Amino acid sequence: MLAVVPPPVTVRVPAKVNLHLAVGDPRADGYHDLVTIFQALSLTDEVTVAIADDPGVEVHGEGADSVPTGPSNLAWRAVRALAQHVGRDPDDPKVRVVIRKSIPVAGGMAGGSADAAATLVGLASLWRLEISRDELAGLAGKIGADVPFAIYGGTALGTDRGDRIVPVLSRHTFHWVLAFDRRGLSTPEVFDELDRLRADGDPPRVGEAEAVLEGLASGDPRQLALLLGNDLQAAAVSLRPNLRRTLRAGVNAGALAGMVSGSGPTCAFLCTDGDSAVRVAAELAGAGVCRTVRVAQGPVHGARVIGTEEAPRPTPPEVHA
Ligand SMILES: C[C@@](CO)(OP(=O)(O)O)[C@H](O)COP(=O)(O)OP(=O)(O)OC[C@H]1O[C@@H](n2ccc(N)nc2=O)[C@H](O)[C@@H]1O
Ligand SMILES: Nc1ncnc2c1ncn2[C@@H]1O[C@H](COP(=O)(O)OP(=O)(O)O)[C@@H](O)[C@H]1O
Repeated sequence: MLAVVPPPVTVRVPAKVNLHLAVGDPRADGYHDLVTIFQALSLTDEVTVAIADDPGVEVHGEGADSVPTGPSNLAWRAVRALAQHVGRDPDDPKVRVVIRKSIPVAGGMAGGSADAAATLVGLASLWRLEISRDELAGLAGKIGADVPFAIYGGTALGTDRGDRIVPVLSRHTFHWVLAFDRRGLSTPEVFDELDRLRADGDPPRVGEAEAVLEGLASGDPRQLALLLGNDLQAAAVSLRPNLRRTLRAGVNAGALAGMVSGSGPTCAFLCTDGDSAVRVAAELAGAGVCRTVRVAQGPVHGARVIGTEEAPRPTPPEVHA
């Protein structure tokens, strides 16, 4: 009898921005305690998982040249982790992963984490596993601190290493412009730089997350804009001083506020509405302060199966600087 091979599964997964990122002192395990509010944005990667005799990872699209395709690829780490979890052979999982990237690599938007989350969700479908999102998120946290959020998406409060997720109800849509820098920044280097800045002085710290949650609930981007904050911004700007110019250019172009996304170097600008975001994006692209500009909105849902065959993909709007 012929065995039926299940068709490939494609998952779409969002980038994130941290609306609020409070960083505590370094811990003994090398991590920092965080209090963060994530929002998933309509800038997405797509990951297809398929049963294959030639296992491995292929990466296409935005920044593909700088993404490892060996065992350190976060998507491949997800394959191994889930295989182990469900009693399959992690050294011979017979799976091929194809990643189509739109999220900038090492951009502070959790693109690699998103690919790992998408791989977990895709494999759960491909292998027909009875596994809950919460169980997948538990596994996700072992791959990286940002991976669990990409499973849930939406807007969420993250604590501990950022991997303990509590969804936040957010009925309003916010409009963003994203400025990609020419090169990525290493997350551990940015955390180290913050520790160094704090040892030398007292860079300002963000306020309480509660105020940001209230701003979100109001649905008023003007109110939310006043409350955005990121403790890692000073460290990212210290390592990449040109980000000061980018942040200024976005606000001069009409954004309500600009901030570094997570560990950077992507800058995220909150705008009044969709039309304003398109205008800000065009002006920012013309200012020549960054490599690429995109518009996005949030919140959007987390990693989700969009097809069990090759699915057509909409191209997100892009403005080249
Ligand atoms: C800063 C944030 C904010 O959401 O994201 P990015 O902006 O990089 O996307 C995250 O905390 C990044 O999460 P993620 O990129 O998954 O981190 P991991 O791979 O788990 O850790 C990479 C390294 O970052 C540092 N790290 C990460 C998370 C954390 N709470 N404290 C840390 O000090 C540690 O040096 C760790 O070894
Ligand atoms: N699937 C992947 N996509 C992007 N980067 C990956 C992936 N797998 C491993 N990496 C590595 O992880 C690093 C951080 O990637 P990424 O998640 O894009 O950035 P950030 O942590 O700033 O959000 C990259 O420098 C890259 O070497």
